[in-house]
Amino acid sequence: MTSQTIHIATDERGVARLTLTRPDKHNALSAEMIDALTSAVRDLGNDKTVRVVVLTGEGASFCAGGDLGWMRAQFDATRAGRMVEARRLAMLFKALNELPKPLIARVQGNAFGGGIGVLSVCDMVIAASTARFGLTEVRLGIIPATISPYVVARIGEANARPLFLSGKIIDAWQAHATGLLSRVVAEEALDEAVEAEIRHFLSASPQAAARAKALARSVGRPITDGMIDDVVEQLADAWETEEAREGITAFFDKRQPNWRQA
Ligand SMILES: C/C(=C\C(=O)SCCNC(=O)CCNC(=O)[C@H](O)C(C)(C)COP(=O)(O)OP(=O)(O)OC[C@H]1O[C@@H](n2cnc3c(N)ncnc32)[C@H](O)[C@@H]1OP(=O)(O)O)CC(=O)O
Repeated sequence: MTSQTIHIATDERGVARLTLTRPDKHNALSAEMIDALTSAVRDLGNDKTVRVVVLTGEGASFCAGGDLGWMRAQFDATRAGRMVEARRLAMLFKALNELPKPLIARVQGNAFGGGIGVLSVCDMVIAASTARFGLTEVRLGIIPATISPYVVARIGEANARPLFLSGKIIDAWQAHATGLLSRVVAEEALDEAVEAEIRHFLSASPQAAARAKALARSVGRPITDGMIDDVVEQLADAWETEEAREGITAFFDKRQPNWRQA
């Protein structure tokens, strides 16, 4: 399946490569991309010939998070409208999290905001040593909301708090230390490292792997529908503040936000 924002190619072993294809926008998650990705992930989950899914981004970044143009366009929408858009994101992370197959992320360049949400629901994250990571939402006047249950489940509260509250950008080794990344390799060794992990996953029984994955995500810190409803509301609330308007406007104006005037 191919859309303008994603590309999927499946090989004879049943390895599906799902590529984000908005390189000119650093693969930011537009509404169109979110919907295409959510529906592709559901289809791959139902396709018995698919054994492993590899997620990657075309160009200089893995994924620059939520599309800020799409977010800016919601400033004058109603709260109900923003809730619909926030839920779109939440449904993407839910679908990725519940994909009943091994999901490997191949990460180059930047993974910011929603891009870290995507990584947090992968079973294995292999990143180039040159990659950079940031939960930059608070620098834009919004919050890491729909991604928060998955990020905290993955890296723990102690690692999440400073990143959530500062939006600071960290390198691949720092991200590895939090538990976000499974492996860090030289950029030129990325494909070889992904291939090695694919072979490990292919040696597992598909039904057993699906059951094991369901166990891994439900034991310890289950993510409930109520939790998802709550984070959707929280994103919609943060999205309508003057600070969000200032932060996102400042991004496009290529200047620092002025929080005092917001
Ligand atoms: C999921 C939730 C929230 C979020 O995810 S909020 C978004 C968080 N993401 C960011 O803060 C990243 C913003 N982008 C950047 O910091 C930089 O663009 C970059 C990725 C570091 C790349 O920098 P570089 O200088 O190489 O390139 P440009 O800045 O000139 O960008 C080129 C081009 O791409 C556009 N773009 C980049 N990121 C986004 C984006 N996130 N949304 C929309 N567009 C983006 C940029 O505007 C440029 O476009 P031009 O038309 O070429 O000017 C919510 C939750 O957690 O619930």
